[in-house]
Amino acid sequence: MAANGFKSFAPVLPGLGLHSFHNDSPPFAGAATSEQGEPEYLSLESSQILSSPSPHDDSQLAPERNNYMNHNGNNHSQSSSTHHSNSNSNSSNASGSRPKNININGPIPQRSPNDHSDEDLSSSRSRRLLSGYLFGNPPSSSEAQDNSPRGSHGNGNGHSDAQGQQGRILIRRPSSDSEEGRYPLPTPPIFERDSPPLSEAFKSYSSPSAQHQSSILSPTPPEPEHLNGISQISLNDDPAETDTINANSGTVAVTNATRIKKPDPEDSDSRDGAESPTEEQIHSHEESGYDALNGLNDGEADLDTSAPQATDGGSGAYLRGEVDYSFPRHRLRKTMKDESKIPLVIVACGSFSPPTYLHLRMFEMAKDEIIESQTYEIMAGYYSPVSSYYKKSGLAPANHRVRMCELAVEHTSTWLMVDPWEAGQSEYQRTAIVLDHFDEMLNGGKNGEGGVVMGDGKKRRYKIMLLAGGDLIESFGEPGVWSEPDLHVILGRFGCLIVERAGSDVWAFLLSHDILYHHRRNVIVIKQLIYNDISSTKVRLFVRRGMSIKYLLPNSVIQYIYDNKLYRYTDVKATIG
Ligand SMILES: Nc1ncnc2c1ncn2[C@@H]1O[C@H](COP(=O)(O)OP(=O)(O)OP(=O)(O)O)[C@@H](O)[C@H]1O
Ligand SMILES: O=C(O)c1ccc[n+]([C@@H]2O[C@H](COP(=O)([O-])O)[C@@H](O)[C@H]2O)c1
Repeated sequence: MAANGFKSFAPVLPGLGLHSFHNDSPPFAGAATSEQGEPEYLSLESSQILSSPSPHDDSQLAPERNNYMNHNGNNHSQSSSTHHSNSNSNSSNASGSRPKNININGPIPQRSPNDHSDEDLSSSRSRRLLSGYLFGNPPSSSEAQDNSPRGSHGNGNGHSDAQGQQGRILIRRPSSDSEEGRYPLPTPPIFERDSPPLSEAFKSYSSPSAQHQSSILSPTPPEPEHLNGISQISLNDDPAETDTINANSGTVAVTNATRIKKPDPEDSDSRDGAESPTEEQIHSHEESGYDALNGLNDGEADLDTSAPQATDGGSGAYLRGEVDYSFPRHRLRKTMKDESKIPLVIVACGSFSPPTYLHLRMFEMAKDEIIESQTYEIMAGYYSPVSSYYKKSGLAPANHRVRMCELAVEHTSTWLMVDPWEAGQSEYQRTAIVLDHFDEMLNGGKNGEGGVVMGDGKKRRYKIMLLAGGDLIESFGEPGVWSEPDLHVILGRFGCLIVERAGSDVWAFLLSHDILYHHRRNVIVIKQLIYNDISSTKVRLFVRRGMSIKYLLPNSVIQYIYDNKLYRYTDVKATIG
């Protein structure tokens, strides 16, 4: 990150004399054909890993990045006996009231050449995609089919087995029944009630029920002068049905006019008890002098009433330490439409300070790519906002970023959710740890889903892939930022969907980076057919300058920024929230 707060991109190893490949003719065209064969494994011996000095010793971190992370000593440094150990994250719960779910022990077993984990090569899977290349080599259906909680490689303990999944992070599973209730389902309220008025209005349309939908179509048409938009048929963005315009579903986006309708005590139209914003509320916003952020009188069409809403927990309460963590599942698909495919969950880690339309588009671009590949079936997508301990300039407190992400997806998507776990941890969690948390929640036995239920009653593991922009991927090459073993976990055991970003040359970087290249078949590069370079940094700057940020992010998020006076004054360092 440059001193001015704008991203600086990692150089693409100019020393190697690599030239930039045009995106239409990437260097790996045909790389996954059967002729290609298996790439040699990198000589990443466990012993080497264990004994080599940690690339994440604080002393070795690049100063800027070092600044980002509050390492608490052990966070990045691997101890001599436990490579992925994060003893603080496991045992240092003393300071935090929230439960620590993760306990990472033991060395990373060396990968055996016979290991058939996700990054293994399949000669037939490669295909040129419309907007990118799939390097990925998913496991065959039979490999993917799996009854054990952690797959056939599991040893029953939730730990990696003798076949040695390289870099597997070990999570301590609850070992006794007494731990079973670790994630009790809290009772509603759905979300914290200190939401901004606009989102209160959204809540009134939050029920996915048909009855509810009919309540949206108010029998009394709004007065004409309030109409600045027309009802429109929304698309059903269920990833499984993306090619179907759901014109028959009766799903209708609500106009602004309906949204700001005055509450009518006579109104029999009961909307789950939620209230529309009063005129007083509207005026108080108009009068508070921050017009550039005031989206109240603008159209808000992002009300997908078919989107399932969370009913089993509240991230706000969790982040305040009031309730136990519960993994959001309300949009997670539990069964597959096409069982010949691999069930895929996409996870985006990042600051999201604030989340923008680009962050939403990233998932849609990924969805198109996945559908085109015909290999995976998307089961859900998750945002995992980083915690406040990631010391990055401009980072709003974690509770705000989580809530903004929730607002961004609540009524704009039917398949995206926000997992507050990472944000709620009492110290910084590396991305590999975060992905392992998702693995535990989705594929783990006791508190997790245990995989996807197939037609024959058997379970299949969810494949989890990290969704990231080209700039984030290029940071893999910045010395001291990521640990190499972590990269093997992220790219090998999980996988990456990389969205091109203007200013970063993903293709050249893929070629230049040893570990990325090694796992290239578990990496999917997504070409941005319509370039979108909305940056959170610039959004924050616009807010500070009192400039409009409308159409850069959802109105609900704009409203939240406005109501909570975020980003107005200075790019302050994160405060723990
Ligand atoms: N314009 C973009 N194109 C592609 N990917 C992007 C773009 N903006 C952000 N991303 C990706 O979104 C994820 C979350 O990023 P982050 O929240 O840091 O957004 P950002 O806009 O880069 O933020 P900031 O400006 O605060 O650094 C990262 O993987 C990042 O690479
Ligand atoms: O795991 C790591 O070692 C690691 C190193 C650098 C960055 N990350 C993650 O990358 C994400 C975005 O980082 P940034 O700096 O681009 O905002 C955020 O989720 C970080 O936790 C993760």
